[in-house]
Amino acid sequence: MDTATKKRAANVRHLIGDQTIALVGLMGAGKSAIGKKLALALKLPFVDADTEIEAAAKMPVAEIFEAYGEPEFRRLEASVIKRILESGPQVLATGGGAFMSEATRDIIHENGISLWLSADIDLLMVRVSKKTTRPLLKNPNPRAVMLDLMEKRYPVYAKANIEVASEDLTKDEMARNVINALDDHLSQHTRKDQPA
Ligand SMILES: Nc1ncnc2c1ncn2[C@@H]1O[C@H](COP(=O)(O)OP(=O)(O)OP(=O)(O)O)[C@@H](O)[C@H]1O
Ligand SMILES: O=C(O)C1=C[C@@H](O)[C@@H](O)[C@H](O)C1
Ligand SMILES: [Mg+2]
Repeated sequence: MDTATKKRAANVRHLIGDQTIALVGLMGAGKSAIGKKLALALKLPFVDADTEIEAAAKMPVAEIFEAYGEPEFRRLEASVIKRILESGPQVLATGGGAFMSEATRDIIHENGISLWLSADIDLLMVRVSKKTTRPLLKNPNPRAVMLDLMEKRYPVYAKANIEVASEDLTKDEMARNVINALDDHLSQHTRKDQPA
């Protein structure tokens, strides 16, 4: 990390206080990959909601979908995220569908800030093609599924406090852009008379 980014990361760490930075976005947007790098740069714990859900259910996400169906997965997801948000400061990679719940959005914004990693369809499809375990994409036409999700979800993801567009950048470049965006946002929105 260059010196300027290190300084901005230290500033973000100071301004974030005990809040959670929640990454939102579609499958393949980089919530887990960039989230880990961000946490490392900010010297904060990294928590992945999907991993926590798997630990709570003692089975992989795909099996929860198969055994209990998506509505039950969503209930579990909401309760796990609620529990995670009790223990900031941290970087949280939410699951791709979590931010669609109004209750989850509210609880994220009561306990921290949300950052949307937006991306275009071609980039997402390249990224998700590396893994075949995502239950929603076990479909003869995963691109059509992804386009449908983009249409439904992008207006909701747009409610996030910050958007960072994933162009075809390396993970380190993306992490740097995320740190800069967080620093810009927090510098503008944190009251100067309030201890951060
Ligand atoms: N900027 C990047 N450059 C190159 N590869 C990337 C980048 N961001 C993410 N990736 C890769 O793309 C794949 C998907 O990323 P990741 O698993 O972080 O997505 P996600 O948003 O967590 O998706 P999901 O909602 O399915 O968990 C991973 O293999 C990851 O290493
Ligand atoms: O976009 C979604 O709805 C999902 C994304 C993943 O993170 C997992 O939470 C699960 O595969 C569902
Ligand atoms: Mg992930």
